[in-house]
Order: sequence, then structure tokens, then C-alpha cells
Amino acid sequence: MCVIGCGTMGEAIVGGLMRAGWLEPDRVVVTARRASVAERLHERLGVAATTDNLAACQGAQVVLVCLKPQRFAKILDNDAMREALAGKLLISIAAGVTLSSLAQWLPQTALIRAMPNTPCLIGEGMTVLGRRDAGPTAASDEQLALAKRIFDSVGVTAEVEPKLMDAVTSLNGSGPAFVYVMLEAMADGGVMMGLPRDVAVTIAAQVFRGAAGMVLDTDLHPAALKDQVTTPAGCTIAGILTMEDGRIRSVLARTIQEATKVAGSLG
Ligand SMILES: NC(=O)C1=CN([C@@H]2O[C@H](COP(=O)(O)OP(=O)(O)OC[C@H]3O[C@@H](n4cnc5c(N)ncnc54)[C@H](OP(=O)(O)O)[C@@H]3O)[C@@H](O)[C@H]2O)C=CC1
Ligand SMILES: O=C(O)[C@@H]1CCC=N1
Repeated sequence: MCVIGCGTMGEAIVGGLMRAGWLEPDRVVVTARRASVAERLHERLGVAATTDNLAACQGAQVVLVCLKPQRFAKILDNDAMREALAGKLLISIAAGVTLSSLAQWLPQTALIRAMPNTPCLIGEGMTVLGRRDAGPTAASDEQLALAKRIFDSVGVTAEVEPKLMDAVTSLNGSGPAFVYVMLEAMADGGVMMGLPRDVAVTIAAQVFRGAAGMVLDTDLHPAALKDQVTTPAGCTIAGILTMEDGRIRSVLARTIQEATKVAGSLG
């Protein structure tokens, strides 16, 4: 396997795969733009690291591209790369880079789009996969299963139609950042009411973890879980009405809508 552009996400995924015991260090090559960065990746991850993207792709069967969207064309759209990647599986995690663009650059490569998120680093990621259903760049069921195995080892995976990748880029890829803002704001409220900052952040983070677990581990709708907490004439309903006065639901939903629009423009 090779990882082209091993920055924040590349390192999160490779680190997660190795921690899960899924990937031996001698089975992966990562690339960086600068030699000094490649050297640091080699020291941190214990894997081969190079600035030579072409050689890394030539030696790999599975290529995971973790470059920024605007770098893709320059690195992938050339004859040497087309030849190096022909008949192989390429998985792109970039926001906004469509399967159509990838297919134009690499017409003989099996292509999968994946949208992971940074919690892959701790094995709690969510990754959403998309592939074309026909044509020379359509990944086979076996290749999709391989991609799923890769990302299952750092969290949970799902598949959607490719046209929904911008929506999952926003909800899933950007989602952790939106949650951090909410979490920080709730902790600020605790600080305002006298809690030490570290205590407030720990409590808020565990509240998010516990509440997320309740949604995932029970069959109950989030509204039913909310009702369990909301005692008549109690403090929870007082807080919830304050949230509703601030239009928090539409603000959060529009956050996803707006980020989806921007995601679509990034490629
Ligand atoms: N961050 C996130 O939470 C998520 C990001 N994504 C997607 O993942 C991709 C990467 O994002 P992220 O990891 O945050 O970005 P980073 O900037 O951290 O990583 C990109 C890496 O590519 C390297 N790079 C640049 N040019 C080259 C080159 N010519 N050859 C080899 N490597 C090169 C960069 O090195 P240098 O710094 O030296 O330029 C950098 O290390 C993006 O497409 C983004 O849309 C998807 C899901 C979540
Ligand atoms: O903000 C971004 O563009 C990337 C894509 C998803 C998360 N980060």
C-alpha cells in the first residue's frame, strides 16, 4: 500500500491501521512534498517514506491519496502516473474531487472515494465510501471489500451513492470540527458557572461520548432519549427552550447544508 500526501489524515489512517495490527510497517510507503517531512514520517511511523510519488505508486497495489484537492491534477494527471496506476486500486479521501475527475485522469484505474474523519486516529472514525457502478474505473466488489476492511480497522464504514459524497464530506469529514465547537461552548457554560476548565471539558466530552453511545447502542430515536432526560418543570426543559430560542436546530442543519455546498466546490 502507498499513501500519497501523508499529512493529518494520511497519518491518522496509517497510524490507526498499524495500531489495529492491520498493516505491517514494511508493507506501506508514505510520501510527502519535502524530504524533511518524509524523514519525520519515517521516524514517527517506522515506515518507508519518500518524496517520489511515482516510484511509491509503481511499487504498490493499493494507493491511498490523501493530498489536498488542489494538488490532485498536478500529481495524477500525467502519462507516467496513468501507467503506474493502471489495473490498480486507488482510494481518494479528498473533499470535492469527483470520481469523474479521477476517471478522466486515470481511465484504467479502479477508483473509490472515501470520506473518513480524524477520529480514525483513535479507532473511532467513520468513513463513507462511494464508487461508480459501471465502466472501466468502477471498483469491483472485492476492491470495495478491501477498502471497507482498511477503514473498518480504524472505525465504522458505510457506502453511499457517489452523488452524496459532498453531503458526507460535510456531515462526516467536517463533523468533528462542528462537534468540537459545540463541546467547547458547553464547557464554557460550565466555566461561567464556576467549574474549572479541565473539569468542564472532561465532563462535556464524556457527555458527547455517552449520548452518542446511547443513540448508537439503543434503538431509541434521539428525541425519545432527550425526553428521558427532560423532567416536567425541570432544568433540562429550561435549557432546551433556551436552545430553541437561539434556533440551534436550524443553525446546525444549515451548517451541514453550507459546508456541503463548499465541499462541492473544492475539487
Ligand atoms: N483534515 C480532515 O479532517 C479531513 C481531510 N480530508 C481530506 O483529506 C485530504 C488531506 O487533508 P489533510 O490531511 O487535512 O491535509 P494535510 O495538508 O495535512 O495533508 C496533505 C499532505 O500532502 C502533502 N503534499 C503536498 N504536496 C505533495 C506532493 N507533491 N507530494 C507528496 N505529498 C504532498 C503535504 O505536505 P506539505 O505540508 O509539505 O505541503 C501534506 O503533508 C484533503 O483532500 C481533505 O479534503 C478528508 C476528511 C477529513
Ligand atoms: O475542511 C476540509 O476541507 C476538509 C474536508 C473534510 C474535513 N476537512
